[in-house]
Amino acid sequence: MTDSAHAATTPTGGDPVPDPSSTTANPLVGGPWRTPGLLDLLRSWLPAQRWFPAKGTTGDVEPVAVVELTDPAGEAEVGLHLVRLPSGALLQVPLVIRHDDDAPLEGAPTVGRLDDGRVVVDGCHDAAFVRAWLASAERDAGVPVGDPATAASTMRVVSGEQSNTSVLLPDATPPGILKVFRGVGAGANPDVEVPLALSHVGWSGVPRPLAWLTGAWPGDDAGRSTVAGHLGVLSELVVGAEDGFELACRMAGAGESFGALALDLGRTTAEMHDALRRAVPVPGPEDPAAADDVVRTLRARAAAAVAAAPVLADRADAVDRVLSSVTGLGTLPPLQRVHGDYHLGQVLHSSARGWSVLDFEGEPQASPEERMRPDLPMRDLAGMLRSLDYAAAVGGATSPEWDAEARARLVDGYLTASGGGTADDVTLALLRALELDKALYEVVYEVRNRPTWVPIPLAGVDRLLQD
Ligand SMILES: Nc1ncnc2c1ncn2[C@@H]1O[C@H](COP(=O)(O)OP(=O)(O)O)[C@@H](O)[C@H]1O
Ligand SMILES: O=P(O)(O)O[C@H]1O[C@H](CO)[C@@H](O[C@H]2O[C@H](CO)[C@@H](O)[C@H](O)[C@H]2O)[C@H](O)[C@H]1O
Repeated sequence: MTDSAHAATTPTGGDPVPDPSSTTANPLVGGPWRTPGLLDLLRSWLPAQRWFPAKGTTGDVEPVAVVELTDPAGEAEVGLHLVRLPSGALLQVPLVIRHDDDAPLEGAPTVGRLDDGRVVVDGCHDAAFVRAWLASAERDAGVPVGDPATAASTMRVVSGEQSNTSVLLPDATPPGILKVFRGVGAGANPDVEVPLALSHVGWSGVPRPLAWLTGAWPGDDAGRSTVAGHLGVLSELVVGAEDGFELACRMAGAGESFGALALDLGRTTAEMHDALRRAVPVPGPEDPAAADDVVRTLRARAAAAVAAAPVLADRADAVDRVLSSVTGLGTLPPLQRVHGDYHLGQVLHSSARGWSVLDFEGEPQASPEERMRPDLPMRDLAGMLRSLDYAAAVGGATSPEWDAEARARLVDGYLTASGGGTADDVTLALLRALELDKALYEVVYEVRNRPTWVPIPLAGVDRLLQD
């Protein structure tokens, strides 16, 4: 491993906040695909993978580059294969190529067999990949170099993988979780840079990024340019953590109050916003958000949602009335960097650390520019309110009180910790509009991904139109 460009900066707390772009300054340069037959194997194997983002589309993936890594144990060939999808997006597929008599990790999915008899394995499930990744990654300043073989010996891929693939490394030094970005793009990934910046200003509510890997590959201008971007990140493992959504659903179903946890989550959310203001400052003065701009954005998003989900059509006028009420609210809070896709599945709870916040990539359906755009911090609070509704519905809360109490305590915790006192009319009206905005987004998300869940956000839309 090489020490990162952050080595000269303050690792935790205080100034200076490091220049985040330096995390992509030392990429591993990808070369051409060299293994005959590999592309054909990959083309037939990829579409059935859960994380494959182009299911149901026509057209083959095209090879772009291979970032070759060295397995320190010398057991197998490891390559991070970058392919272009028909949509133009780039997908990362780590592969391990083993001789027939080598033993891949038990249960590792096999991509296929090459004509020369060697076996191609899904890299994320193979110890050779983990060893090679750890040996090649750049570390944050002060992170110890553990033994890659020990770290890989008890690796476990997180089940239920969706957009990315994460590998638990409980015996790494320190214990970590390696997230392999399936979709990669030119430039820094906010899921590396934002947690790193938050850790560097001393906020411990985010698992600290320990190491990351950056690659370089030919741009989409017929190879005239080379671009670099993050391929994955190793973060501190929150030991004994439970996913916030599973925890809330379980408590809702058991009729156990979520009030105290919601109060604490509200406080953590306010601390996150304070840390984001310091870690990823918005250029220029902290002016109040312009109500007209906010309403314009909300209306545009609502129109897109109505177009994408016909079930919303007969609610469009009522939606517009709620959203346009923001115009008359007077002075709004300033815009700042926010989480952007904040829900209970993005937070972990452990008895030792309380709440930890994950995944600063923003809404998956938004463009990279939209994801980084300064926004109203209340948007995150509204996202978490929506999530409490989901937990009540999915977990089977036995009384509406469960949700009502959790929602009220979340807002209390947030406002108390952010110095806002009790909710005033502006805050309540803004929260209503932003919660409605999120519920509309969720209707579209569910129509596309989990049609049987559409009634959950739709009930939220209807409640917010009545309130
Ligand atoms: N630092 C961590 N410590 C413990 N578990 C984690 C950590 N980061 C992520 N996880 C677990 O891995 C899962 C996937 O992580 P996440 O960052 O949400 O990936 P994705 O982008 O694929 O949704 C989470 O639901 C959580 O259970
Ligand atoms: O976690 P992602 O960044 O992929 O977010 C997307 O998927 C989420 C579902 O996994 C989706 O969240 C919605 O469902 C959750 C329950 O599964 C619920 O807690 C959230 O409140 C609700 O928004 C999220 O909207 C989407 O962007």
